[in-house]
Amino acid sequence: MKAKDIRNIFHAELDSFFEKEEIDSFFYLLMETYYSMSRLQLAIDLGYFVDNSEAILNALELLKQQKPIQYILGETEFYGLPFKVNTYTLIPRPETEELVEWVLSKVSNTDLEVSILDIGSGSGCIAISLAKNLPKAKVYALDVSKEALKIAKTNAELNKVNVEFIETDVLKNKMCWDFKFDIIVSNPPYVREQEKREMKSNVLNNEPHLALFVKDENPLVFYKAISEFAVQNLTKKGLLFFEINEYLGNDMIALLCENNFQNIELKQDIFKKDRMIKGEWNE
Ligand SMILES: C[S@@+](CC[C@H](N)C(=O)[O-])C[C@H]1O[C@@H](n2cnc3c(N)ncnc32)[C@H](O)[C@@H]1O
Repeated sequence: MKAKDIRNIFHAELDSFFEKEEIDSFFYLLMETYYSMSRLQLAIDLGYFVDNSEAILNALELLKQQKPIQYILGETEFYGLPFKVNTYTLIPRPETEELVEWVLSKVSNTDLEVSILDIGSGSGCIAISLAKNLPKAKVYALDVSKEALKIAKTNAELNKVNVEFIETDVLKNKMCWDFKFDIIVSNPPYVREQEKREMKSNVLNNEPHLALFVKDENPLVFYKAISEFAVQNLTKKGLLFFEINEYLGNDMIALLCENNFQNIELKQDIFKKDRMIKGEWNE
């Protein structure tokens, strides 16, 4: 089958689900991954013959069933680095890249031996990107999901960084360390059950609910536990960074104030939504 015919089938079958540009980007990404045909090659000549079109037509079926392209490919890119993903790991989001950028901007010298803990590490995207950009940092990451930790460890190897991964439940287990952290960062579950109806079905039906949802009655459950942990485990001048629910910025400021954090900053993402917060520990 010619590449041109496959592209036509993609548009005919996916037109009612996706924008034209998105369909093209799926087509080019899959052609590159499965048949090593670059977008440039295909832009010059769509007449290339694809020997075994089964793989790409199977992927098309999965796209029709609203499966995210990242899960179909089993990989994605985050902060310029490759990451394996599966249905046990949240697909890393661009907003979280902004969080990583913010953390890095607060480290005055990338050669410092800072100690960092990422809580709720999922694919390992935050911890691994920080480790990659702060080569002398000692980076630790924890998650309750054994399966997510497996993928995160693979991603650390893939990106050639050392991160120590720990399996623990941050809500249940009291964690003890014999040193303090310079930076604690977390993108914990923060979507309230009541927000489910605003969510796209491809997220709702495919991404791990363990990574996404919190009960409506206690939406800051993770932030409370992690802030209390941070009070005990940050160095003087240590920093706590969170990705947050866009609707709960003021509650987050109040929570960090209650816990005596200082120099609190709430930051918006590129979509102008309250998305990140930082506090400094000065005691
Ligand atoms: C929003 S995801 C973030 C994943 C990754 N850090 C990212 O930014 O893409 C939250 C993560 O917290 C983990 N998690 C959920 N409950 C937890 C708990 N009680 N203790 C530790 N980790 C937990 C989930 O398994 C998931 O990987």
